[in-house]
Amino acid sequence: MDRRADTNGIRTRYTLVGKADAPVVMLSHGLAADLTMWEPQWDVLARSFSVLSYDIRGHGGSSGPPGDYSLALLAQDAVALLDHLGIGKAHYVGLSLGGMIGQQLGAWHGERLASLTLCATTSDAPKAAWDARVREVREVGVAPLAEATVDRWVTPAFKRDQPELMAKMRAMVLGTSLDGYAGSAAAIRDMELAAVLNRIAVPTLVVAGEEDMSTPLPVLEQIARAIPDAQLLTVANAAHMPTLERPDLCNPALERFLLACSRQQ
Ligand SMILES: O=C(O)CC1=CCC(=O)O1
Repeated sequence: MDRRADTNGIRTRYTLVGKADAPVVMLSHGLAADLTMWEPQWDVLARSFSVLSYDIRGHGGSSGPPGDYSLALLAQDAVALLDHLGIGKAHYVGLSLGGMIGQQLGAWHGERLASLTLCATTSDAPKAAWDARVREVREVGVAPLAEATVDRWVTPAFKRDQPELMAKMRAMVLGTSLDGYAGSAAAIRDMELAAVLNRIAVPTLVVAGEEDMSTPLPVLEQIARAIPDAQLLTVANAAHMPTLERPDLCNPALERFLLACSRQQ
């Protein structure tokens, strides 16, 4: 069931499934996606955790004002939602933009994290390319970018074999507001995360799609090397959305990691 919270100057859509009073897993999606991209994880994680999924500002059902966002602001949104729900610490799982927010949280709000999972993400973006993306979206809107966006998310084989899921993905992109897309792309453009990865002191799992062209495997390997004691999971036959494309490989590893971290708490 969709819920809403008024926090940090926006209205955030979120869902909670799973075991009340169990450790919380917070799921944060990628650019132009929404909380429903985590559907393939919900049942598995709900067996042992309270699963909090939310829409980043300007995405899905969350409001988002015009203007450039920053990763600091998007991390504040996540912390404000935890505060609103009375959650002291969460296992945070973020993909792509959600993983950038996760790195920001790990470096600056580590006391709120029980663990950190960073999927298909980066700590350093080519500024000119992302500046061009910000301008393009503000000029033409989100819809003309939709097909190229979903093409980056999955492998060609998945696109061919899963027409219904592809339709859902296109709908997620089209559900992203122009302000949410452009504001978040500006946050990606302006990110400065590489230098702060060594501040992350919570147990960390890094997940890479072997065929990801947006955030390729060497980028994730570098993140895993820079974060003390981080583990790396490489997912075969997956592009930029390994959790959606290969839940059969991601879910057992994610569940194992989160349960082990919970036992250490
Ligand atoms: O749209 C893309 O290029 C893929 C992507 C990069 C960061 C993110 O959140 O999505």
